[in-house]
Amino acid sequence: MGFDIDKGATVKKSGELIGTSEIGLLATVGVMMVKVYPRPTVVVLSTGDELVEPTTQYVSHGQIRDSNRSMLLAAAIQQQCKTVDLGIAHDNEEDLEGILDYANSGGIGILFTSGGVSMGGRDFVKPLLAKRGTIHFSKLLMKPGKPIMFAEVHFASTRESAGKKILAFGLPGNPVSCNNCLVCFDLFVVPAIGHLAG
Ligand SMILES: Nc1nc2c(c(=O)[nH]1)N[C@H]1C(S)=C(S)[C@@H](COP(=O)(O)OP(=O)(O)OC[C@H]3O[C@@H](n4cnc5c(N)ncnc54)[C@H](O)[C@@H]3O)O[C@H]1N2
Ligand code: MOO
Repeated sequence: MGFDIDKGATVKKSGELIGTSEIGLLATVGVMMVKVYPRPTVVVLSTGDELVEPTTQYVSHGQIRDSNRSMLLAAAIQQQCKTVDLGIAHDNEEDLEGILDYANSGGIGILFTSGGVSMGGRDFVKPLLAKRGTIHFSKLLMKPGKPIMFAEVHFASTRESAGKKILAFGLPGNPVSCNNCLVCFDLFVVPAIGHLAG
């Protein structure tokens, strides 16, 4: 008869992800209840009047299939996050304000937007996040991906939401930069998810 684990050995440390084999390991040592952080909820939103759903068969002149959203949702799922697909917002302030209000009510941890963060007259993401929160950085010395921005949006309006905050990452719309923003995703977003996930 051998043994699986030394007496007094640490089987799991705080901060480690509990997956299938970890659940088996914990059961082996008779631990059926552990305190865990909930998986962060990530909301993904594309912005742009020119965007249509990727399922659109015939794309008219001036339209483009939304490719960033699927990519960002997949990246968030890979990081074990719960995801909410908020679709496509038009380039107007009311649509975006509505999304932030929804995020406020929905227990959301991280908001990703793509597009609308540059210098165009209808790039509303940055001014809106500035109005509703604190911008920690916008524009980085990197290319592509330069217009990326990060803000914290605080909610102090109601008793339930007081003190709550959402981490908001505004990624450039250009699919090439958004793709390269998967590098930004690894650099900036994965640590933020790790922080929220304990
Ligand atoms: N005056 C300046 N103008 C621009 C600058 C600058 O520093 N000064 N930076 C440029 C850079 S770099 C980039 S990148 C773009 C980023 O602009 P936005 O984030 O506002 O992106 P949009 O204008 O909304 O879109 C750019 C491009 O990408 C297409 N797009 C947008 N969303 C999607 C999506 N979900 N799926 C597929 N394609 C998407 C959109 O149709 C545009 O073609 O700003 C420069 N300008
Ligand atoms: O730097 Mo932009 O992010 O070229 O596409």
